[in-house]
Amino acid sequence: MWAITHDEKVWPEAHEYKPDRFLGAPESGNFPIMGSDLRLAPFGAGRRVCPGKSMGIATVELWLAQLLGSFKWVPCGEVDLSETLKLSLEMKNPLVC
Ligand code: HEM
Repeated sequence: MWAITHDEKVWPEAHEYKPDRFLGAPESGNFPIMGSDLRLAPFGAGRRVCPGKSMGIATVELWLAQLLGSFKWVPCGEVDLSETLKLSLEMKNPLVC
């Protein structure tokens, strides 16, 4: 999945942070995210697909609202989107709190 999401043939300027690229595919109007389109499969795909995907989709706004409501968010220098592979793919230089 990492290789697909960083493939310039799949995603032009793959290393740039461009969330608007996920708003819609020209041919379909949007991207299915449940695992049928491997260009964007945030829950994985196949036999090991995330069993919590429906719960995730139903509750992700709540997680975000809780974080925004519970903490004061201020800029702290430039956000570094470098990645490092540990048990999962994590930010190399995490956000600080
Ligand atoms: C937005 C929320 C979530 C995202 C983006 C996410 C993403 C993922 C991904 C990418 C995998 C690996 C799939 C693969 O190996 O192909 C995974 C696996 C898994 N997820 Fe999630 N997940 C989310 C929420 C949840 C929730 C809410 C639960 C449980 C309540 C959950 C339980 C699991 C479990 C148990 C696995 C391991 C499945 C296996 O290896 O057979 N996830 N998830």
